Amino acid sequence: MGGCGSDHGGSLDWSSARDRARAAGGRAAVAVRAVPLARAAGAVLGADVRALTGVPAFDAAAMDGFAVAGAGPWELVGTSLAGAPAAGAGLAPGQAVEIATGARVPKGTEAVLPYERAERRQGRVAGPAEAGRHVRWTGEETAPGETVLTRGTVVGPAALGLAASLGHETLPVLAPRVAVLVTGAEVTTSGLSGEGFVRDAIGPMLPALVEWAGGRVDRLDHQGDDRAALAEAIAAADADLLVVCGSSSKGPADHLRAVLADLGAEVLVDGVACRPGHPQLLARRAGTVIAGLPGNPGAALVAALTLVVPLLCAMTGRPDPSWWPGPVPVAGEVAAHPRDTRLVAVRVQDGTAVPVGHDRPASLRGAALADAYAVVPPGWRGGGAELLRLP
Ligand SMILES: Nc1nc2c(c(=O)[nH]1)N[C@H]1C(S)=C(S)[C@@H](COP(=O)(O)OP(=O)(O)OC[C@H]3O[C@@H](n4cnc5c(N)ncnc54)[C@H](O)[C@@H]3O)O[C@H]1N2
Ligand code: MOO
Repeated sequence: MGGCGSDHGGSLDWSSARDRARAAGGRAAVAVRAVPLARAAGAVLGADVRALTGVPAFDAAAMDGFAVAGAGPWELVGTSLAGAPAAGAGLAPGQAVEIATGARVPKGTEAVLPYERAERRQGRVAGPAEAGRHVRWTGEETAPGETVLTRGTVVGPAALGLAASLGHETLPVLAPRVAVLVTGAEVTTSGLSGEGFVRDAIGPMLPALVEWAGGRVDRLDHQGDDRAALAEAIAAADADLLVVCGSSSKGPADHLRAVLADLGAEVLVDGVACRPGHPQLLARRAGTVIAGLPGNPGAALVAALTLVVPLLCAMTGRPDPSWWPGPVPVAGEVAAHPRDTRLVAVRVQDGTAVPVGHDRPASLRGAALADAYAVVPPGWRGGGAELLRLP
């Protein structure tokens, strides 16, 4: 996608920046941690998962009908319901109990005869029971201790249900620990923007984006534009990734680059030749990767998709969820930039990417309407473009 791998004007081209983010992710040492099932969706398994119990865990009826022993017709000696204690001491040959699906079958049961095939008359039941049928026998699906999910699997809804049915309360996942620091003296966290104050639009957006890429935002803080406070927060970061929002540019209150230099951070990406989002950066310090996102919310989203999503995916080896099979034809008048890769918010209709507009750097309106960004490299002459899927 786009770019020639060369720097210009201090910025790295868009594709090379993403390659560096992936390389940084691949070098990170993310620890495996146990998280409750409710927090594990979308994370990558950091270890194999074994069955803590067999499935089924007890011999149970697979059909509503009669549990029978020996040859019929059978004498009815009781009823067995799911969730109730087993009926009686067990079945002797020639005996049966009426039984519900999921109820424990009594000891001695050889088959379940479904209602549809049974004839009941005067305390007795008859019908063509087949030995072993319509009973879920203990451990026949999964044996205790069997490996059912392997390391590297992305945990989906079925895996969560499976883990619960096998007795797990937590799952061992590789979910990078992400801290978010939203900076800006003008940024507020409630109420209306106005009179020089602006409501934080990045803090509410990032946790869902991070989860989509397999990470977890463990803390989200806000602070003003104080250089010492920024340095303190970065120095104290205890995370696989710290995302600093704002302070990425050259203004009198933009201290991020200076602070990273003071702290001896290794800068991996210092600006990206893309629009929006060019002031973004990536650095590393003491086991924490630091991503700097521009304060303009639309630019922050583009920057997060450019660097943070590939970085997080590479940290756990999972596929990038923003990948879109392409290229896709782009409708309308989209002009390429001479040097920068443009990210244009589009909806995909009948296989064509249609720009939605409203995608200025300070706005999230276009992105909220869009399915994807069209990646328009410098010098693009129309036709097809790669797409970057939006969550
Ligand atoms: N001389 C130059 N000035 C600027 C350049 C440049 O290249 N040379 N780049 C512009 C671009 S592009 C961007 S993007 C911004 C990036 O600025 P910062 O990352 O330093 O961010 P701030 O200056 O703090 O804020 C920019 C803008 O966004 C608003 N903002 C900040 N945080 C939030 C938030 N959490 N939610 C909503 N809005 C936020 C802030 O009020 C500003 O309006 O620099 C340009 N300048
Ligand atoms: O590139 Mo800024 O990051 O466009 O608004």
